[in-house]
Order: sequence, then C-alpha cells, then structure tokens
Amino acid sequence: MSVHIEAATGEIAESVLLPGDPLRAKYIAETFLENAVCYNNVRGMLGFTGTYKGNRVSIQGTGMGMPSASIYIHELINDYGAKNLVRIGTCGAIQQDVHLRDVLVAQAAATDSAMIRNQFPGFDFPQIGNFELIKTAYEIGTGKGLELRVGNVLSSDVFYSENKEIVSKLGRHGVMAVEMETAALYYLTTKFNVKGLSLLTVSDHILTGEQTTAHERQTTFNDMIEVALETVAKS
Ligand SMILES: O=P(O)(O)O[C@H]1O[C@H](CO)[C@@H](O)[C@H]1O
Ligand SMILES: O=c1cc[nH]c(=O)[nH]1
Repeated sequence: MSVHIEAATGEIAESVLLPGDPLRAKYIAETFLENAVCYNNVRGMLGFTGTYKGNRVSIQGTGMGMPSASIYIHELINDYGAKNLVRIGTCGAIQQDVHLRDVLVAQAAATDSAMIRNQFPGFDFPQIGNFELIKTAYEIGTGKGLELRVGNVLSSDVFYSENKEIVSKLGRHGVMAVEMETAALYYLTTKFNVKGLSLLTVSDHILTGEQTTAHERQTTFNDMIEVALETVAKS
C-alpha cells in the first residue's frame, strides 16, 4: 500500500484511467469492466481493477486540481508501476467552435500553476502528452466516427477564475478548453518516463454559458471512456 492508496502490490494494472470524480470511476468499472474489484476506498477516492475486452485495466479517481491528482499519479507510477496513465476528464470550452460534448485530445497543456514553474526557475517547461497514446487515441476515435479535436488545453488552479480576459486570450491563442489536472499528469509522466494522455469531454461552455448536469457528467461521457479503454488496450 502507498500513503493514499490501500491496494496491495499487483492489484493495480499497468494501464490506469484517471477521472477526477471517484463516482465516475465506479460508473466506468460497473458499466465497462468485467470482474471489477474495488482496491481503494481511502478518502473515498475509489479505484477499481478489472478487464476490458480481456485487457487488464484500472480506474482511479484523482480528485480535483493538480495537487490532488499529483499525489495519485505519483503513487500509481512509483508504488504500483503504472505505465500508461490516461486522464478522462471534463472541461469548459473557451473557443466558439468547440462545442458541448465534443471530445478533446490534449496534445499539450498550458498552466497558471506554479507547481511546475517552481521546479525550473526561469524556464517554461512544456507539458506534452505521449505521442504514441495521442496517435492511437486519435485513430480509434476517428475510426468510431468521432470528430476529435487535438490541441492545447489550459490546466488551471482556479475553477472560479477572476482572470476571464486572460482565459479568453488563451482561447484566441488556440487553447481549446480549461480544466484542472492535465499539466500535472504530463509533467509527472514525462518526469518518470511513462506514457500520459488526457482526453476531455466538454461539460460546459465558458463563452456561451451552456452546461451539462452533474448526472450527465457522471454517466454520459461514454465516447471518451471507450476511446480511452481501447487506447490502453493497444498500448
Ligand atoms: O471532471 P473532472 O475529471 O474532475 O475534471 C474537471 O472537473 C473538475 C471541476 O469541476 C476539475 O477536476 C476539472 O479538471
Ligand atoms: O475545470 C473545469 C472543468 C469544467 N469546466 C470548467 O469551466 N472548468
């Protein structure tokens, strides 16, 4: 067991899907996995291991924000040997042509967090996803007829941002959407030389004010979940 995960060694698969919401982890385990077993209930941050089409996979909730997600990602890699870590999250669109329920592939992440900047004073260290996972996810998604959007996202420390003008400006500079964990995932997977990918479904639109409900967020992002499960099955 690690500090925040009570699984025994070997109970977590090399491929782990990472929703922020632990109830989304439960929903995915119950809906998509066979023989799913819950391996973690510490702090209610549920984690499950099962099989998807014969491939062993785990689903671990990470909580909201980079400090929380970093704890789980660090322990999954260093205490449990995770090799493929795929975030499956929600985000708010900050471009007019990105729409509610679109599935985004985060190629890279900008961030307002000091977490990474503090590791390299005076440098901007780029947060990028693993090319192989990005390519596989893109091919699987487009093969299913999804119009996946690939590009930059913003990982913010602040949900209720007062920097609306800067967020809009990032949108005008090609950033598709805002969420709160991808930069940390890409930093840690790069640092520890494992593979990281972030897939995001647009749950609300910052420019138009459109929103999905919490229930829809929990249950209706199946396109993204299937792309993630099939991507790690090939990795
Ligand atoms: O739906 P999840 O994966 O939690 O992701 C998004 O939702 C939360 C904010 O509501 C943040 O964690 C943000 O990144
Ligand atoms: O972090 C997030 C997630 C969804 N929508 C937002 O506006 N921000």
